[in-house]
Amino acid sequence: MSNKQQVAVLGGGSFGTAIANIVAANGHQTFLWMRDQENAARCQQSRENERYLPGVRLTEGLEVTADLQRAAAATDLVFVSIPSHSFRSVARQLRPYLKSDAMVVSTAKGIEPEGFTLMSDILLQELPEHDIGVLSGPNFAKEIVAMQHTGSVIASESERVCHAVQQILRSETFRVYANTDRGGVELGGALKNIYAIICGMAAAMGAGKNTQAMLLTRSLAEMGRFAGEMGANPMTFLGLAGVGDLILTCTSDLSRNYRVGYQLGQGEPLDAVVSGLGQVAEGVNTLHQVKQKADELGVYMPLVSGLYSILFERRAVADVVRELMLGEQSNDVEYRGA
Ligand SMILES: NC(=O)C1=CN([C@@H]2O[C@H](COP(=O)(O)OP(=O)(O)OC[C@H]3O[C@@H](n4cnc5c(N)ncnc54)[C@H](O)[C@@H]3O)[C@@H](O)[C@H]2O)C=CC1
Ligand SMILES: O=C(CO)COP(=O)(O)O
Repeated sequence: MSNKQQVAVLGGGSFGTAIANIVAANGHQTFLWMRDQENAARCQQSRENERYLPGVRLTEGLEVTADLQRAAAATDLVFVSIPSHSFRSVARQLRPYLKSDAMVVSTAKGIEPEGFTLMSDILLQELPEHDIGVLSGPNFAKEIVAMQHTGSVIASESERVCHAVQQILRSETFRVYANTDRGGVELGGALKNIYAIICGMAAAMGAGKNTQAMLLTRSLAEMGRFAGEMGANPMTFLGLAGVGDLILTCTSDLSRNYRVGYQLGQGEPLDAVVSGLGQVAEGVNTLHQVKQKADELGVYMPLVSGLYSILFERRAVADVVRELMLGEQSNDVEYRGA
């Protein structure tokens, strides 16, 4: 691989813009694709993505375009930063334009309802000739562009993809670790959104640090148990894409999922909270999908079931909490290792 690559980032939201800015700052020829022509032209001209990352200057040389063919045609690596609800349709649009050896990496943290499909599995289905991967970790877009020191994970069975992503994104403030457990890394990023909603809700209701520590730890146990059933390596959950991202999103109001939970904890109705957000909070849909899958597989997920019954079965929070606290006594550590 030569030093300078051509890279496209699909999705002009906060995360796509942050990733494109890093890549362009590293001197790679970089395109940021957004679907709306007018928005693309405005961002390209003003050098700012005013809606999603106001006040952040787009790196010199980063080209914002609504022309997918222009963005993708000669590209070595494509990052797909599209929310899960539209991920497949964009992967499909991309297919005719890719050169044969192009690599494609998902940065989305959600699950497609049909068939409980992970984003990287959508890439495998829609772009079967290409090497693919997943980028996930404790990575608030706003902190990346503020040059906070940040760690992330590239997960792929392909060494070529891991190496390329590490080289293309590495900088003094962004460090990328590799993992071959694609499914585990991807489940970590998707599942933690559910627990961020729970932690936000608990914070709004006055939970102290004891409660927060218990929630975080039991969330980790629950997500590891579920992912283990799905074939992931439980050790992945001790890494940045597991416990790292869980801590980040469950303790900060920079997380949209945490903010959704916080507003719910203040008594606001779910529909109003979600529509007022103006950005994607993947956790609400992921909750539906994980609850259904856990029931199907017979995986014990009391926190998921509790949140589900509060949000979608109108159960009172106090009743659910009492039931969780007084439920059958169980063991602390249950990891069986890799
Ligand atoms: N914002 C963050 O800090 C992080 C976000 N992520 C994940 O990245 C994914 C994207 O998130 P954000 O950029 O934050 O979302 P966002 O809500 O900031 O932006 C979403 C972008 O996707 C575009 N989009 C939606 N449907 C589209 C379609 N059919 N065709 C083309 N573009 C479409 C929207 O126009 C918008 O520009 C999510 O899965 C999220 O969980 C991952 C790590 C960090
Ligand atoms: O995934 C994220 C940080 O790693 C962003 O979380 P939210 O989608 O909850 O804002």
